[in-house]
Amino acid sequence: MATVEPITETVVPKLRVADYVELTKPRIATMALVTVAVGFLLGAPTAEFRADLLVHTLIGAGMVAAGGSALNHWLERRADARMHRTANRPLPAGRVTPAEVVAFGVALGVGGVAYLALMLPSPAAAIAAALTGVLYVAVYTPLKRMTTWNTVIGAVPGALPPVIGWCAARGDVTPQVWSLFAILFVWQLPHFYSIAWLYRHDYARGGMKMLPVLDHSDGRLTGWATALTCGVLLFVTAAPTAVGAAGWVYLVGAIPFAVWFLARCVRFAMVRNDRTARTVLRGSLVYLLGVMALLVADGVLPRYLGN
Ligand code: HEM
Ligand SMILES: CC(C)=CCC/C(C)=C/CC/C(C)=C/COP(=O)(O)OP(=O)(O)O
Repeated sequence: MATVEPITETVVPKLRVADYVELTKPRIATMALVTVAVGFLLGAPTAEFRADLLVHTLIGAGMVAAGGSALNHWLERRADARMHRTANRPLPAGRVTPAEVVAFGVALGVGGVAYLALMLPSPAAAIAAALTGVLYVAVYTPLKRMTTWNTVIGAVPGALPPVIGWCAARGDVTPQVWSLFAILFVWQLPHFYSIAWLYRHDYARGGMKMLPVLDHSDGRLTGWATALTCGVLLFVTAAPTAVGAAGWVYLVGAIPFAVWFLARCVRFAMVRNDRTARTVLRGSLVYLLGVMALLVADGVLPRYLGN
């Protein structure tokens, strides 16, 4: 009688690329890199535009953004397990180990800063990127569980990417770049307050001190915080023209985007439901892409087209 050989399987741990990609928050990182590129393009002196430096900047800043996000996943693995939106992330779902994520995050973050320092003529962009990463991971992330002000503080690293691009192109910081910083800084408040309202029950479960979790007025405070900060954004949208980083074509194109976005925020403040909140979230992304495109079209293209 023939004996049946027992089937022995060699278990080879599978590197799941999709999980590592998810750890880098690729959509947020891509949008942040758009703002890095716009900062670079606006900051670059015409005569010395260097496409190679732009590519190095995007690689290095992309590594820092990706590493920071991985470390944010690691720091929030327990809270993420309690929230529906994040429970299936690679760490709470057990598809990667905490040690792997720390190694991945530190390697990308440190590697990205080193890459910028080595590949660019000035250390300014590497310093700005290191500051961005540290503020995001070591200041903003722990503050999410401590104070509602976390969003305002988190908006600082979120607004630094155009400064990284500007530093990479010029090697220094000049006043015009702060108009880009200001747009990004203020933009994040309506962008996130609507999201925070959308996921308010989740954030409460995760112990995150977001505005709607502490808002005892049935979301009215969060709604009007969204509309008010978007109202401020309408004025800040004019800053690049006011400081000479862009011209009138930008302004005439950007103000309608800001008014359109504000209308969505006011609608959300008046009628708070998942649909109006998502309209603000989508509106925020359209506003940002529109304004970034206009900055390039008005502030940058004419320089290279010889006008
Ligand atoms: C205080 C700062 C910020 C916070 C707390 C925040 C938080 C979030 C959250 C939780 C989502 C997911 C919404 C969902 O799953 O429905 C989201 C979406 C998004 N955010 Fe932000 N964000 C901030 C700043 C930024 C910045 C600086 C950028 C890039 C410039 C950005 C770009 C995006 C994009 C592109 C999406 C849509 C893609 C996606 O759903 O993953 N955010 N944001
Ligand atoms: C070097 C470089 C370009 C850095 C990029 C910096 C950057 C885009 C920071 C994003 C800011 C931010 C608070 C994002 C998401 O919130 P969250 O992490 O709290 O979202 P979650 O609730 O989904 O975890």
